[in-house]
Amino acid sequence: TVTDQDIADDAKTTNDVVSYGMGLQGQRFSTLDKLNTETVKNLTPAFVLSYGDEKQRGQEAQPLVHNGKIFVTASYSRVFAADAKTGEEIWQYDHRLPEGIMPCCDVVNRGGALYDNLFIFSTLDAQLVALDQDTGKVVWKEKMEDFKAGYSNTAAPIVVKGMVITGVSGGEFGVVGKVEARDAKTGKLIWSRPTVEGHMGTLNGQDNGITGETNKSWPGDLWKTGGAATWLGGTYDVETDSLFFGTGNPSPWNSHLRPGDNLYSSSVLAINPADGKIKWHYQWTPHDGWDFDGVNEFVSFDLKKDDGTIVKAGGHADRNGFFYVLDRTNGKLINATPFVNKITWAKGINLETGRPEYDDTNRPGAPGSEAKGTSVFSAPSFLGGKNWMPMAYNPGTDLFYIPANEWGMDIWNEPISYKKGAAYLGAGFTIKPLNEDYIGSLRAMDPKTGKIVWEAKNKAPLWGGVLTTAGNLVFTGTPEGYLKAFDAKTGAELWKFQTGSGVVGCPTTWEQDGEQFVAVPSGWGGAVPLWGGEVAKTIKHLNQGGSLWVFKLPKTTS
Ligand SMILES: O=C(O)c1cc(C(=O)O)c2c(n1)C(=O)C(=O)c1cc(C(=O)O)[nH]c1-2
Repeated sequence: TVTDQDIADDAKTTNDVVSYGMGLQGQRFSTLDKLNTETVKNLTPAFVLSYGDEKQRGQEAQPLVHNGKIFVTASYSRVFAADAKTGEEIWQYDHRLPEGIMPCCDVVNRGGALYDNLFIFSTLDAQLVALDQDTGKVVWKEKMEDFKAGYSNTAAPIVVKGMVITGVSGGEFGVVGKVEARDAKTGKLIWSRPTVEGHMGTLNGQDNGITGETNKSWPGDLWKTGGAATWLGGTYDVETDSLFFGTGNPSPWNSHLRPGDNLYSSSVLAINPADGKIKWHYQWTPHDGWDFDGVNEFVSFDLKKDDGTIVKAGGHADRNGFFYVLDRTNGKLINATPFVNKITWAKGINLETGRPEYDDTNRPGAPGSEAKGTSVFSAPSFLGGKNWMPMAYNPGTDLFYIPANEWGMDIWNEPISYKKGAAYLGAGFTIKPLNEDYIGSLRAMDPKTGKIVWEAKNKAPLWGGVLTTAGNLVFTGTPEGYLKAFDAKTGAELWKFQTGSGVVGCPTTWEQDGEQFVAVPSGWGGAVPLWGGEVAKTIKHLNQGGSLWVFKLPKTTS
């Protein structure tokens, strides 16, 4: 069974991976170094587990490993458990999905959480399900929200102090985002914290204070359908005892309908795990008008200053194209620098005020009663300088490794009114590449200077998570089907393997019986083929799939 201590130690222990992010801070760093810049050439396939079925859509999960078993979620709310060494399947769970689910951006799932004898994950019909690790049988199942109102779940939950904590998806349907904490052993709700200003939180079944102040940053009734979905889940930092949850776009996209900052959309919230109260927030894109969801992971790390002092910081690469370093004790902005080459919506982030310096001519115009508003060309595109795929931080190189994309979009606004369970955008768009030869670029970012130290370009947009190790390696996948390993210091490509379908999952690593393993799901999908506009056309030859690839460094060559 998995204990709170096992989870707290996850980033340090090498024989298992029991949490999303490979440690709750989300650094995706492994201390293993048998596999390194010298030995990676000997990394060989150990097994491949096929997910079978016709359900071959985006496979975005991060596998978990415990007690000789590997657990991985798959598209359409499925889970597989296999022997971590041989790949022999132990059980498979197929969640029965009702007609009419409304995930915006493919039928993905990003992973589960291990606790006690449970594997806990969230489903496309907005439920949380806990399975027995040995049998795959349902132990408890709780409905988080009404899928008919546009709610769904795609995020991997985390477990903190015996509570399973996660968010909801549905920002394109005018839902109200929230973070929920439940007893991990029973599924019973402990607290709930809505992420749109004006809504009431709860603790142990009692009212627990309104989020913000009603109508302070939202006009009229718009906060009632204000979005700010928490669709990527969160991270946790034990040193400040804070949960960090990002929030998505305000609804609808047409910003002219909602003058104000529209708190707490496109923000990060530091939440007290004891009662679900917000300690501080930082808003990446106040009054967002470009669908710059701020959900991307907030990764706690020690910022080493030149004078030798260490700042308890957090790093975040936003969809809006800026990389931010905040003081994680209070949410104060330390630095914000572009990690993509072209940003049109803001000239920069003012380090005094902490707010963007908008280019007002780059906000799509207000529609008349029927006409569409003025269209503008904006970069990044709404799919972001970086989307959901998690970056990694290596405390050895002191670098963040960001899976970035260079693209822009034509975007315009259209009239819209709210209807339950219908898309609530009020905008139209076409994504366009900015360069002939590449969209994706894996970038090594120095958080102290905000400088890009190296980059590795990729023709298709990068859509997979990143892993870094003490062996000075960085792993990530490509839609073209490769899992690749790079030198963490120079960016030199050292190894690659063709998995047969696009890699948009999260690689992970562990050690078993003296051998180091690397696992990654393969299966092309996610938002790009659905929403990628002109980009989607150029990559429609990429094949779908659905499998878990596991590699190892054989004993004889380590
Ligand atoms: O606002 C939301 O609730 C919401 C949810 C999701 C999701 O759950 O996958 C995505 C998005 N938004 C989104 O904006 C987006 O670009 C996106 C990409 C993906 C993906 O898995 O490829 N999901 C989502």
